[in-house]
Amino acid sequence: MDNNISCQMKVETGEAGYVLEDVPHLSDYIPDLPTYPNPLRSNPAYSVVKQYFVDADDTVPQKVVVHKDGPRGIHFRRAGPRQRVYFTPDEVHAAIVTCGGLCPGLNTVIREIVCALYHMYGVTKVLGIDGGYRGFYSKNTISLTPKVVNDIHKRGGTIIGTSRGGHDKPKIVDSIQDRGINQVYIIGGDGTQKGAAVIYQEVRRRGLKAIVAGIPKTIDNDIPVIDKSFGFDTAVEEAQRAINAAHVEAESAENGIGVVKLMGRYSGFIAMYATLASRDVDLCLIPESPFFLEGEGGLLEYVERRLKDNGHMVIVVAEGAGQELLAAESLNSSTDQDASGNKLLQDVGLWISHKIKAYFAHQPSMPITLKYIDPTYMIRAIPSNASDNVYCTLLAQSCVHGVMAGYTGFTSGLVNGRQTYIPFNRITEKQNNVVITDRMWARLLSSTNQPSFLRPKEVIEVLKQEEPPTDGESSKANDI
Ligand SMILES: Nc1ncnc2c1ncn2[C@@H]1O[C@H](COP(=O)(O)OP(=O)(O)OP(=O)(O)O)[C@@H](O)[C@H]1O
Ligand SMILES: O=P(O)(O)OC[C@H]1O[C@](O)(CO)[C@@H](O)[C@@H]1O
Ligand SMILES: [Mg+2]
Repeated sequence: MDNNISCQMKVETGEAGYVLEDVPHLSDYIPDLPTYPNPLRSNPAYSVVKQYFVDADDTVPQKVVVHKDGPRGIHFRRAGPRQRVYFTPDEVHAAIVTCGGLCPGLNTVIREIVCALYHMYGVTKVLGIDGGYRGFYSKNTISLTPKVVNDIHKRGGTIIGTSRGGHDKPKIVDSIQDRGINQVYIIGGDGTQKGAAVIYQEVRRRGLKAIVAGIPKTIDNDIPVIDKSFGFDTAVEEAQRAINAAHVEAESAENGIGVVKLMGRYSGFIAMYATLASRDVDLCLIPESPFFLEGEGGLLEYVERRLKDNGHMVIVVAEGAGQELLAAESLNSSTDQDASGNKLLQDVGLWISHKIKAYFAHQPSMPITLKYIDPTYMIRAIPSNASDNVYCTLLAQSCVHGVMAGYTGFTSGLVNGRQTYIPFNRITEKQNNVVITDRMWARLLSSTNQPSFLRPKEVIEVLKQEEPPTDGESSKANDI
């Protein structure tokens, strides 16, 4: 294992193919740290809970469906409070930062980190870093108390602001060191977690007693290993309103077509789940599944057939779908990037709408009415729903317990319904995508009745690329 990875993950093996991909701990690089009894012991709410503390040997399997004789496989450390903690309440100086795009539930996570620190561990110094990573060195901080955060879970967005770009490792770690921050809670997506891993490594290199912990946030659900990301259900639910509107508009017109564009840069989970939930959608397009427009078996032919059969249709398209087709047509095939280096996408919803209109313009006997609805930001700028609120609470509390127990360099995440601590490199090494050879996509195809648009040669290629995973790597959202 290279040095970089070995300080990010500790691998332990056991009988029958058991593997623990463990997270680092402060004691790995600072010897003889004092420990203290967990103050939750005397917390009236928890003192009667049997086995409240997590056993040091408890781990959670990454894969729950196993063959009778298969190896036990990869496990992660179970999250939760430990008997002993590595900080006294007075000693803690915590900071919370949110980075990347918005996602429902960000404020709930902030609220619950603050409240867990205050009410469970007696910590009173919690800072909000204003406006993402660059806020560490270029902006003011916000003091966060239970009073300040009391109502914030009812609001969308993040009260401490967010941004893309601005990840300047030396400046960020200098700021952590200069301010005496010793617990850093970093909430964000794949880019943010990569940034957190880099900060953790620098903190460790400098030998600081400062924890760096991540909480995964991604509306696209593109972070691997975890069951799903917070805010995803809320976004899928909100997307229903746009799909309903598209359906009502389409149904009410002669040859009505409703096109809805949803988020999903490289991963089409929102589009897939919103389509499955709605049942009104006739065609769902995602980045992972290529399609073509013209000719036999193409998208335009399917639209025509669907209109002839049903009189109307609804199309849901993820923003990253068909980008290669748009790029092939565009003169300035976009190499534009946002401040974090993410490629800026062209508007596939608008493009498809134009293409469909142009196709039917040549068929006067078949006039169409097409409405294009782009609810992109509306599905992520709202507060989280009830179940996401509970999920955010558990994530935040689990993260605080791990941090107080001295674990560092980890992301707090739900694996098979259990809270765990996952090493950064497992979260950042790859992206979670819809696997179009898994059952979930097949369910979608059979629900919409759309063609797969894959030509026989492409089917062979896809099957070759997507050999069934043998190591529990398949996305939970695909593999149900
Ligand atoms: N490889 C990297 N190393 C260090 N920092 C990074 C890296 N990638 C991204 N970052 C930083 O992480 C922050 C967030 O990244 P990004 O804008 O890609 O959003 P994200 O966390 O992936 O969230 P989302 O994609 O869900 O909106 C930015 O401040 C960016 O500079
Ligand atoms: O316009 P912004 O804020 O960069 O965010 C847009 C992007 O953020 C995401 O929601 C998450 O990466 C993508 O789906 C989308 O492309
Ligand atoms: Mg991202």
